[in-house]
Amino acid sequence: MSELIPPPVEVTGAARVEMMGFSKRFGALQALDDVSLTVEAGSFHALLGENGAGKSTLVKALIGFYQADTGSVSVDGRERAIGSPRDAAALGLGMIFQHFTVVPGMTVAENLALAGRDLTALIDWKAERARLAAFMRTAPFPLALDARVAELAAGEKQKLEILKALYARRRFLVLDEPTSVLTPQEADEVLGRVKALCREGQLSVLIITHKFREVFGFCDEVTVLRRGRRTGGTRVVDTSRDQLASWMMGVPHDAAGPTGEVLPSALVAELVGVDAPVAAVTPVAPEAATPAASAPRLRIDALTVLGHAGQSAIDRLRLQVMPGEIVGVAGVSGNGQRELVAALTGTLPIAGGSVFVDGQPYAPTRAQMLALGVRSLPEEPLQNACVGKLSVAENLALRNFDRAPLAAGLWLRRSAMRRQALAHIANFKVKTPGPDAPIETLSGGNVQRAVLARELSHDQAGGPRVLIVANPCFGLDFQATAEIHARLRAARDAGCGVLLVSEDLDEILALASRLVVLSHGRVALECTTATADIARIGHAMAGEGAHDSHPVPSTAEAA
Ligand SMILES: Nc1ncnc2c1ncn2[C@@H]1O[C@H](COP(=O)(O)OP(=O)(O)OP(=O)(O)O)[C@@H](O)[C@H]1O
Repeated sequence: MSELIPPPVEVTGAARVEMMGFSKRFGALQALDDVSLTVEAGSFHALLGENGAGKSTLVKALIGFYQADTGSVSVDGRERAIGSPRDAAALGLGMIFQHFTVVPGMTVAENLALAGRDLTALIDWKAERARLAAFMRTAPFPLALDARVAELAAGEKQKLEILKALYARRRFLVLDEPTSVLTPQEADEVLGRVKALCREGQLSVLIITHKFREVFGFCDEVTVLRRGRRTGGTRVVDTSRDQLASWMMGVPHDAAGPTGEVLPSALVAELVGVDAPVAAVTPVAPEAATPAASAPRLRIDALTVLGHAGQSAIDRLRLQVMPGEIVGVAGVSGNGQRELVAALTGTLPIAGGSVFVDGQPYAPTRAQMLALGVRSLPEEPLQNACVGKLSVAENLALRNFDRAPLAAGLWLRRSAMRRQALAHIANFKVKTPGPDAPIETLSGGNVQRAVLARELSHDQAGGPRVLIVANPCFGLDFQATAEIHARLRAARDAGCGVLLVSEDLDEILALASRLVVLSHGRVALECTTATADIARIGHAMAGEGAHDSHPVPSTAEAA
């Protein structure tokens, strides 16, 4: 039972939060093992760790979503029992999730007024408006109180999430990858303002992030978890990327570790931002050698796709991807990217225009995808590419369960399926209790790795010809990101044409040779990544300057 001790009303200002000896077991898995972490009052504290390290389990135990097996919490030096998020809220502790929880059909004022309130209580709107107006005068992000949330840009919605927490008097916030849906400018603005609140002593923050740029740009302290244990922690000014990487991976960066491991070259390259040599390059297809002489792998011609409300979500898009080329599609989430990928992979109808693969008309049926070598990695793979209750092995076999070697006539060969799963798990370092675990029990990053293993493991000579990839590294730690990037480069080097739809601009700049920015279903900007102007891209992502799509010359053509 929790002991609910509401803070006295006069308690304001940043909270000091100390977690001591947190352990949590899920079945046979020790997800947290005696983890302690202190966020000083007014500190901006980063929580790092690879996928499955235990970050979410730790913060959810702190905020009362889970009960830890052991562990205690002190707030401002006094031990407190937190049995539910409501207990945490009463102490001024809150959490902001990756995905928005604001209500789109309501105004900013209504969303703020409802924040942290008992929904059965009546609101005295006159008094509330006065309070809201006073709050907004000193708020870190001014928003129009009467604006409808549905009309706000992603960055403004994220600001509203933070304003809700502040209006509800949170003095300590967990931010779970808060910038994943923002433009670079919005991310810097949001983190900069939150940091200012910390500096002013109003707020303490524990931020889960996979971006070293954010750790070094904004954070005061950092704690690193690995396999459920705390492996390091320090002031950010006293550390380096290499040290954080070695704590995350459990190996020294400049020497072989106890097991003879060293940081993989792909990872080191990712950290310093250069093209990584690919450890295991897939066989090079003959086409890869002469991209300029080839027809486009993928040609999209005046493609129109309607959204769920019947509006045009993709509006006469023209785009082509050459063999051996990665083309990035940048943009803030909700600007047609989802519909573009859905239309190219057959889950939304094409309303107008045409698509060609290697010069042949392409209709996205399962048969044509197989015949023409089109593979795809969807967003939110647990929902869109897995059956959660089925095992890891069964999910890894979803593409080829009906073919040899997994099938013999009408019979499914479970031993072959298991062998395939073990190979994929080892190759893509999927952390799972085993091939028989339901895939829904894996951490988000490990579900992503499993689906990537399935989709990138070619059962076709020469590998996929066209790869349509949507946010392939969303939520993945940097080591997994480096591995996935290396695999995408390997596919490119093998002659594949890769269409990389990503909300992470850094990812596009690292991988693609050309990019288009989608805004309201249209191309707002197109450029080569070598000459990219980040400010212009950010403005285009924010919706400034959308125009009709034009045919995009490929690098190969331009050369
Ligand atoms: N409800 C659950 N049941 C069983 N296992 C779980 C459950 N929740 C988490 N786990 C396991 O606990 C471990 C830690 O998961 P957690 O989600 O805390 O990791 P994380 O560091 O937040 O990872 P990511 O960066 O991928 O989100 C993982 O191995 C995960 O599979």
